[in-house]
Amino acid sequence: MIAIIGAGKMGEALLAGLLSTGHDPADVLVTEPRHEHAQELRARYGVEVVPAGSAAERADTLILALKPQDMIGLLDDIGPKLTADRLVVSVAAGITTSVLEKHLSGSVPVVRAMPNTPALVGRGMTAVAAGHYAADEHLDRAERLLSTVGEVLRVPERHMDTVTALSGSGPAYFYFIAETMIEAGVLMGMPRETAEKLVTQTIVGSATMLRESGEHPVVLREAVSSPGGTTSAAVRELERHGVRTAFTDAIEAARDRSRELSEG
Ligand SMILES: NC(=O)C1=CN([C@@H]2O[C@H](COP(=O)(O)OP(=O)(O)OC[C@H]3O[C@@H](n4cnc5c(N)ncnc54)[C@H](OP(=O)(O)O)[C@@H]3O)[C@@H](O)[C@H]2O)C=CC1
Ligand SMILES: O=C(O)[C@@H]1CCC=N1
Repeated sequence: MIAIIGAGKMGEALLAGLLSTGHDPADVLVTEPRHEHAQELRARYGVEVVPAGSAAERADTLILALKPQDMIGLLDDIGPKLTADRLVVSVAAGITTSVLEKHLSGSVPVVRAMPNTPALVGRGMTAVAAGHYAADEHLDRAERLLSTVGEVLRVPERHMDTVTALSGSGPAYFYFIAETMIEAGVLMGMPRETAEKLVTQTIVGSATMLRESGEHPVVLREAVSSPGGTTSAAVRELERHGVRTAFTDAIEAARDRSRELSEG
């Protein structure tokens, strides 16, 4: 039995992903404090919504998808119910396995994971790192579970804050670029629907090419940049406005915020 504790944006994306890839709703418990949302989850997914204490007693794998700020309170509640034969998978940004372990009793195995919302469409990217008591079998179990909603990579825990800044928050950067490009098209008089279609398919096509060609992004960008042409003119403006530095600084800020979240 799997329990998802906290079915907000990420928890629900994982829930939907797991069910759409063949997990039986009867094997999935969900904890969600807001009554209305709990009713929606029952109706939409056919899962049982139970209090956290009951999920902790019944599930062998618990996925904790609460806000980092709510995590310690929850762990203090359910910790005493968890034994070393369970697996706790936390997707919370910043919260280290040692913080999680400190609030659990004994030697409960903990895996820290960082998924992203494309899990909802089976195209997620998740990184996982093992805590002190998690053996390979626990990492395997977490990996099997999360690979139903996309790709999974094992990383040393010291990289998890950078993972969070790159792939955890990453979808938001691409949506931000998409939004900006669409608005630019609209500004130039193009119907919104046309701009949305052009931009969305350009992002999908570019991402597919990046993955399938195995080429470095610079090589792919050069192939778009005809001598004396439009792309070079555009890229010069991006460089002039410091977009590269802005991205690097943004990703560093996300990494730093992730570190801060572990401090409470
Ligand atoms: N969103 C994303 O793209 C990603 C998020 N994450 C991580 O996932 C976690 C959740 O983030 P996100 O989904 O964005 O946030 P949300 O606020 O959407 O989700 C948090 C959910 O937890 C519920 N909740 C609060 N307290 C409890 C409790 N005691 N027991 C059970 N459920 C509780 C909230 O209910 P209510 O609304 O009623 O308070 C809400 O549904 C965070 O730790 C975040 O770092 C990781 C990767 C990507
Ligand atoms: O914004 C956040 O804090 C979470 C973690 C990664 C993506 N969303």
